Amino acid sequence: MTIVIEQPLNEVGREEKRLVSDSHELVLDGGFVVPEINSFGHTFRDYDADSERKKTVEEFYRNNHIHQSYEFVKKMREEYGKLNRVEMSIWECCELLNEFVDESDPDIDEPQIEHLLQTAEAIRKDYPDEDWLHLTGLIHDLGKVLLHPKFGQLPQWAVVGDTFPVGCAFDKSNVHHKYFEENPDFCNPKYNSKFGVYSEGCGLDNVLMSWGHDDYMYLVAKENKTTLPSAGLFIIRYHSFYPLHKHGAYTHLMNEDDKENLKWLHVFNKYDLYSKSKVRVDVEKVKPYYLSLIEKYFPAKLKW
Ligand SMILES: O[C@H]1[C@H](O)[C@@H](O)[C@H](O)[C@@H](O)[C@H]1O
Ligand SMILES: [Fe+2]
Ligand SMILES: [Fe+2]
Repeated sequence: MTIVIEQPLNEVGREEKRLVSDSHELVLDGGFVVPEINSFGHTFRDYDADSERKKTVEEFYRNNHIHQSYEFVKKMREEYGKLNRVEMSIWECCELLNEFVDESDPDIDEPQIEHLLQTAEAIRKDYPDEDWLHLTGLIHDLGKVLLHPKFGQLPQWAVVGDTFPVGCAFDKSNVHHKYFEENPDFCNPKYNSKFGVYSEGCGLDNVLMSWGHDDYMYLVAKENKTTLPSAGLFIIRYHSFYPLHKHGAYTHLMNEDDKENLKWLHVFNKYDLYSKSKVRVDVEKVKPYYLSLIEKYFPAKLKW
């Protein structure tokens, strides 16, 4: 039996009908199904579950939290902000992601191109008219090409995983928080207070985030003059910032624009997280649609 639950208008003013079926799956009105468990039989983002991914993921966060310091992030942003490594189209770049598996992720061990298409296709089902959001889904993790030799072959800890501000105290809601104790900034009074080098409401644009695929892809999209709306750029830049969008930490650094854009990030996150599965998308079938979106919002070749 399926029960229809009428929901009030959600944050972005869209009526959402939820269907709760016997299998305890949540079905949004466009047909995307939010599963209760991941491919490994656990709830999503369970970093303590005894799964085959647990050790790899924890070791990943140990390295990530030790090495992502204020100095490191500044250096990487300057270096990669030059965008002088490669010229390539968005689609070519998607194909490069075929070889990589994300070591920070407890929910998926499929090649990353699958995840890009799974996310985009899930959004497309529920938001058929928001083509910018489909494309945002497709490219949100494209910055993971930093793992590729052509892009500097950075270690996983400098590319994937949740992100967090550097230059102020590391919030307790960060996963595996204890590993920050070995970060050089942890005991530095310049960087370890609530505000650190920032001030109340300064805006996320003025906050240095741990270096990785989010900020890199944001820089690439912006500098190559994408016509995506600001909510799309915000999603790309902060989708891994779980301490903020899941736990509400660091909100004292946000300004009014950030608060507006956060609404769309909440919508997006559902599809980014819960579309992770072993079900593969037929790449050749959906490729023409995504090529048309890329052409609409990006130049043919981008500087990376
Ligand atoms: O492990 C995942 C993965 O690296 C995602 O791409 C990132 O956006 C998430 O925040 C993280 O938890
Ligand atoms: Fe990501
Ligand atoms: Fe993702």
